Amino acid sequence: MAADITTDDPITSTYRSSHGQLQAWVDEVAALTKPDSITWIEGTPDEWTRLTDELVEAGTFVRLDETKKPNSFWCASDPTDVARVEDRTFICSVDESDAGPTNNWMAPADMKRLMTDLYDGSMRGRTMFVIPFVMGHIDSEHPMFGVEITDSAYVVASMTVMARVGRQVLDKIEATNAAYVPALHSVGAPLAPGETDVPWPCNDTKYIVQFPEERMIWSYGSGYGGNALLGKKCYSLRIASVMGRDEGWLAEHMLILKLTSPENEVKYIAAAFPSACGKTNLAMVEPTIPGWKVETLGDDIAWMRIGADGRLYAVNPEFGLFGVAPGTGWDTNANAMRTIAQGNSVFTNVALTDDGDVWWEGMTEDAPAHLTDWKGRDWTPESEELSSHPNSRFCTPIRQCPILAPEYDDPNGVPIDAILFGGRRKTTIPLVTEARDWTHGTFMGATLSSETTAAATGAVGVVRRDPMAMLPFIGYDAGDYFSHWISMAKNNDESKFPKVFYVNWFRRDEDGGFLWPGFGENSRVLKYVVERIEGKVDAVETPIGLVPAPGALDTDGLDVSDEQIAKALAVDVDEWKAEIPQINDWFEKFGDKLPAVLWTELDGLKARLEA
Ligand SMILES: Nc1nc2c(ncn2[C@@H]2O[C@H](COP(=O)(O)OP(=O)(O)OP(=O)(O)O)[C@@H](O)[C@H]2O)c(=O)[nH]1
Ligand SMILES: O=C([O-])CC(=O)C(=O)O
Ligand SMILES: [Mn+2]
Repeated sequence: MAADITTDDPITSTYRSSHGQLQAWVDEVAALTKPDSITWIEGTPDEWTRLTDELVEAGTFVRLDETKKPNSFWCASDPTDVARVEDRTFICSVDESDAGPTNNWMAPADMKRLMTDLYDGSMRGRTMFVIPFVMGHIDSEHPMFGVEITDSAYVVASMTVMARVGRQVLDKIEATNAAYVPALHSVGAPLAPGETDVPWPCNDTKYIVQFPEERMIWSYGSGYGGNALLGKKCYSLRIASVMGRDEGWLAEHMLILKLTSPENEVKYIAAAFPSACGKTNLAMVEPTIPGWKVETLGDDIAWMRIGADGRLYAVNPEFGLFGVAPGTGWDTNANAMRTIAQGNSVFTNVALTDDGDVWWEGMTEDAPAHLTDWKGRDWTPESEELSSHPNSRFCTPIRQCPILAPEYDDPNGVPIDAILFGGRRKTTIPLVTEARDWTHGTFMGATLSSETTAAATGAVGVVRRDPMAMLPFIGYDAGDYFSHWISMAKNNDESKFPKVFYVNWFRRDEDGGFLWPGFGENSRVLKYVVERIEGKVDAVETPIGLVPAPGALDTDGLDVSDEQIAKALAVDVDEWKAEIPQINDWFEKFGDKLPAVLWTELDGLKARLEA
């Protein structure tokens, strides 16, 4: 019983949980995976020190210089285990049709048989860690518990940063006999007696599996963030999206920010951009326009529920940032630099400087004269390869963000005034377009497209549909997911719902340069969004939606020609006509599951483009 153990004692294999079902699951997993020992994670600073010391000893971590990045670590993964593996990710619903046309599927019994074989003895020679965690606030009305079992100390350290973990959570699970999401992870690299370990154990065979009806996760073979930190994408998006469908709320791949105008009016904005398309950057943006202030609430995931007043309230279920390192610098995202400067962070697949700090492309204009690259080799500015993997990441506590909004910790969240959808498109998509209403906004989200990035394995730079930036994260049939979005407004008072906008920071000119300077200048678009909500500026109807009337977008002091801004904002009818057959093909994938109102939206768009 938890009460019998003082916080000074590490919880070890001798611990028996009073939560019978949890203890039975831990016993069952241990019997299958056959670890050398079991450690229950407490979430204390002492435990962090013990774990990270062990990771240094094992050669997985390199401790960074205390004066530069206190209590922080450099880590290099196996070069084959650097990103999410979408082709190895499965939604194992009972009925195949419930996984829909965008997910891989296998029958739950078949998948369990296959993975049970893989897990058999997979933790031999290792410690099995039991991590009690809660996504969102522990004091929220319905705390969202999980327990991750893993044989990776790297995963434990990272989960300790990314989620609220440990004894306090376990105590509450036990005291309330709470339901929790069981999340099983193994790197799939058992050690024979006397065999020496490698710094980054993993397996060529990988499975990232969600069982939506059972609210259960099984992951095997990878140690990388999105595949292995199971509270993040697997729970807070794939499993939570199914819970949201069943219970009438939304689990989304969205940042949450607070925007305060010079008149002290506060607005909350959520924004869905695909992986490595700018959420962390916008969440921490330093406005270039005088008097406007941004504060951060979340950079990756938003859970949105209808509040008592009928408005949509968002919480960030996470506790840390798992941000893309390359491109993060003092010029682009100074607040992220300030956050990591406080230390307590893990840096994976970036370069190590000779004086015990980290570096990556885009951190500073000039590269250091010598580095150790992410593959452990000597690197100089003359080297042919990048010093850091394009999907290298910093893992850092969100509480260290100097512009964290205090409401971040409010279990009830904040009322969202606007939702932005955005992607990486070289052409076609204007800087900002406003939806006429929620249904049109859902159409914008459902047809969102973006170039693929290094956040997932596979080709980079290929345009694909990425609905609501959730393509890899919808835990059920995406057609049903669109219906769920439509029904959110139908079942509630749409007049209280956020306005929806579609943005694109990544449109290019003929020479391939970005038309819009992005980063801090994106605050101009945020200001426009707020002024549209308040009816202070005008917009013009176009076939695709409302765009800023001349002068409505504040370009004061912006060092960009009017011609270039016009190109960034332009609605090119021919480009849009070329988009129509692609949207048509996309929608046809969903058959009867596509809500009819989305076909109506497409017909309307077609007709307006032809007019
Ligand atoms: N050109 C341009 N690049 C941007 C802008 N905002 C972000 N980026 C770049 O896009 C990359 C990814 O940005 P992030 O903010 O980390 O992406 P994210 O959406 O949080 O990604 P995930 O953590 O993978 O979900 C970085 O290399 C940024 O430098 C922008 O406004 N303009
Ligand atoms: O899940 C990850 O590893 C990182 C992430 O935010 C994404 O890919 O969208
Ligand atoms: Mn993400």
